[in-house]
Amino acid sequence: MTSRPTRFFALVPAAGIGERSGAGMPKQYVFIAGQPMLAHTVAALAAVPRITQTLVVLSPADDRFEAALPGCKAWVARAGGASRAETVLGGLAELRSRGATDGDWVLVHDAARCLLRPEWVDALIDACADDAVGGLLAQPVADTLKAGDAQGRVTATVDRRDKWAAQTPQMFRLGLVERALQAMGAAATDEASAVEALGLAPQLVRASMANFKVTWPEDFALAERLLTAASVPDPAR
Ligand SMILES: Nc1ccn([C@@H]2O[C@H](COP(=O)(O)OP(=O)(O)OP(=O)(O)O)[C@@H](O)[C@H]2O)c(=O)n1
Ligand SMILES: C[C@](O)(CO)[C@H](O)COP(=O)(O)O
Repeated sequence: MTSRPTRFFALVPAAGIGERSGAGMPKQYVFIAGQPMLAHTVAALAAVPRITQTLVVLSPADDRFEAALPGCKAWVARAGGASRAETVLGGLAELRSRGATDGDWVLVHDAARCLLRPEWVDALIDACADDAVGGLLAQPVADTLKAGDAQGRVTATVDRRDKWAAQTPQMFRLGLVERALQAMGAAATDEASAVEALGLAPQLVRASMANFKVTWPEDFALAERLLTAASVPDPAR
């Protein structure tokens, strides 16, 4: 019997409302460097040859996608839920309905991390494709870490030596990540925490601070500067 080649699917949860961004609209549709944020995100994933297909998971009420990303080749599912974890679970079910199976890898990547670079995705795949668990892009914490109370007063300085800031993509086999998210529910703020709750240890793969999540109003201008700089041709070439 011949075994099927390993497949890598990207799943982009894009059903959030972007409340913290203050944009007054879902932030994934805010234009940055000439395109909606979501278009940059999908383009970065499409530039990774090992990714078989990308699935974008929208809110059932989304009426912006087709006009914002005309001609987009990604699969689309209006299967988003009230939490990011529910949206990802809806996307996993959609992947199954399109033929994906337990052993396929799924790279879950936030629509809001629009500065993703294909080489970071390749580094993640290289590090995890032979791993029994999977892993995630992350960045060692470089600042001194404080715990604070509701009044904004420091309550403790936290040892940062073993702390990493989790990013996306987060890459796990479909069967494992689905079981993990079903068990943890909406409390899972990322896929890795759900997998950890099963007693497993995902691989941390260092990426870049530039792979930040556009979250606050000021993040749009920073993303604009970085994306614009990245698209300026190198005068030396
Ligand atoms: N119910 C949800 C909530 C979030 N997301 C997605 O998960 C990613 C990370 O979430 P976050 O940055 O928190 O986005 P929002 O939930 O839109 O932002 P906010 O929490 O400020 O409302 C985003 O791409 C967002 O669209 C989703 O698909 N479904
Ligand atoms: C998945 C994530 O981006 C990893 O840092 C993060 O947990 C998403 O959190 P949010 O509160 O949904 O933005």
